[in-house]
Amino acid sequence: MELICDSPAHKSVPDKYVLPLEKRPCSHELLEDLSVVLPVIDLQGALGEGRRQVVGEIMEAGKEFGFIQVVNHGVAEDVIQGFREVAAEFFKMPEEEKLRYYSSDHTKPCRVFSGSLTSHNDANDIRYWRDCLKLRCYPIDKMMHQWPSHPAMFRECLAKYAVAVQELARRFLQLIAKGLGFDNQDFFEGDLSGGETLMNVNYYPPCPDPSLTMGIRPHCDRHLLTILSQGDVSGLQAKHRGRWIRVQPIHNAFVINFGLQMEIVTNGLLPSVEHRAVTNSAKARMSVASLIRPKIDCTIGPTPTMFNEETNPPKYKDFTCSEFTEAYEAAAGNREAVLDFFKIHHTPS
Ligand SMILES: O=C(O)CCC(=O)C(=O)O
Ligand SMILES: [Fe+2]
Repeated sequence: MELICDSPAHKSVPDKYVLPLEKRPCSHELLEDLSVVLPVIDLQGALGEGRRQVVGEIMEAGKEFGFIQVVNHGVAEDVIQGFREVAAEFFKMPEEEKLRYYSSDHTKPCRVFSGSLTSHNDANDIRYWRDCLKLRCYPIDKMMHQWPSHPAMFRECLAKYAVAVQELARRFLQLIAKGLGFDNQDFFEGDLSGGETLMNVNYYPPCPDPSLTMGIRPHCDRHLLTILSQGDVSGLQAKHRGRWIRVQPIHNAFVINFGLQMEIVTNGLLPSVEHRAVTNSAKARMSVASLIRPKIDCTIGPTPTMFNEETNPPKYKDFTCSEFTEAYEAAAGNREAVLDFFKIHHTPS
């Protein structure tokens, strides 16, 4: 049993990671030029008189791309780099230290898994070039004792990072609430964003031939909001008008994207957009995704101010967060199939 990062350097891609032609990175058009660039928004202005303008920029970019990069976001550089360093050290530890956390049980609060260890034993045995440490990371007092105790600074650095990212999420959701015209700027606080925050620490070792593999399959995040530190190595691509665009790495920036539940809450206004991560032959890449989630027993559905029975009827019915999880699993994460579970089919009158 070994993770991809622990296997001897590969000279070629082992057969089990070679994707069927239609699933390879080049199978859909990648926009090579920079004619479409994901907007980079400076959050500094949101603290003062520029707030209205920043809100406008976020809404415009959010509706168009479902993805935004933010800089001057208030999370200190040493907090980001501190956690990134200790997380990278985690993947460099001896194999047995990491494999202590290996589990295929999704309910575990802290687990390691890998494309190398997934096995479906059937013709669809598709493997991705990724090792992952998945954690429940917020609220920290409840979660901290379950995090890896090594490297020695892991818990301390993660605690600082998790608190700072949660605060960024809170501030960002206030801007979204304003952009949606809600009276209550804390609209998302409590039920809608108060579930346990999950974190994917994705580690993509160098891959000898990135054209044959994928680090993470095309997917939409399912929760409310994702706050991603993608680091300095490129790899993230987002779907835009049927084509893939590269999300350019910006040092210390965060990429923020909407989950399917945000799309539903806003009755389709803020879309959850498909994205994927390709591999890289020269460098290992590590991304850290914090997934802001509703409380498990919370009811989700289009917010009444987001629809109008006559001109813009609700697209989805209400459901609980746990019903959503069941539907997501039944639909194997397929965007349209998940949304279909909750779609209201209006008949023309
Ligand atoms: O590695 C990346 O940039 C993307 C990670 C991602 O999409 C996820 O963890 O959900
Ligand atoms: Fe994702």
